[in-house]
Amino acid sequence: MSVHIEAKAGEIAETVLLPGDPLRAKYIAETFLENAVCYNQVRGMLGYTGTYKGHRISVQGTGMGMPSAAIYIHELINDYGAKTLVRVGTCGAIQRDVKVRDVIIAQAAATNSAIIRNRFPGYDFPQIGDFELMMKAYNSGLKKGLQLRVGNVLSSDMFYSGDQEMTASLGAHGVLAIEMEAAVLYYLASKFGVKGLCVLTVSDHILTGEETTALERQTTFNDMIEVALEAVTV
Ligand SMILES: O=P(O)(O)O[C@H]1O[C@H](CO)[C@@H](O)[C@H]1O
Ligand SMILES: O=c1cc[nH]c(=O)[nH]1
Repeated sequence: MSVHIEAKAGEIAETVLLPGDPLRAKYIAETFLENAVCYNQVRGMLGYTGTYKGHRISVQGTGMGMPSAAIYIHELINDYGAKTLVRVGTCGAIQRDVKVRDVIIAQAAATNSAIIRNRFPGYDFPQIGDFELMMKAYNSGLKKGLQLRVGNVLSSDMFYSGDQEMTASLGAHGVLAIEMEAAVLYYLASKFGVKGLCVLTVSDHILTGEETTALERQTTFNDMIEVALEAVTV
């Protein structure tokens, strides 16, 4: 048992998928995992362990934003021995040629968060995904016939930043989309020497205003989930 997770020792797998939304965790467990058992209900931040193609996998909601995600990622690694953590999240696109429902692999994550800046004052620490996991995710997407996008995303502390100038500037520098957790996953994976990757589905388009419904966000991002599951099991 850790401060925010009530699982007993051994109830969480070494490989954990990390959706922000706890109901996406429930959906993934019920749809993709065999014999899934719920190990956490503390704060409604649902966590499950089951098997996918014979491999033991957990899926743990992390909430929204880096402070919340950092709590779950820290405890999964330090209290439960997680070694491979893959975020399966949603994001808003900031490139015209990135479409709603596209799947993005976050090769790296820029951030406006102070969490990492405060650790290395005066330095820019690059938050990057694990290369081997990224390769496996990319190849599994190719096999499925998906046109995956791979590139930089912004992990923002603010969902409603309203800063159109900064969004345009990030877009002009090739950033594909904005979300709120990848950077801290990559930072903590580096800090604790484990593997981290973030796979995202574009849930809305920040430039055009196109969006998906909450129910779609919760349930229909199967391509992303399969890409993540294949990446951790091949
Ligand atoms: O759908 P999830 O995984 O929560 O990810 C995105 O959605 C939330 C904002 O609506 C933030 O957590 C953001 O990163
Ligand atoms: O963080 C997020 C997630 C989805 N869409 C956005 O615009 N931002």
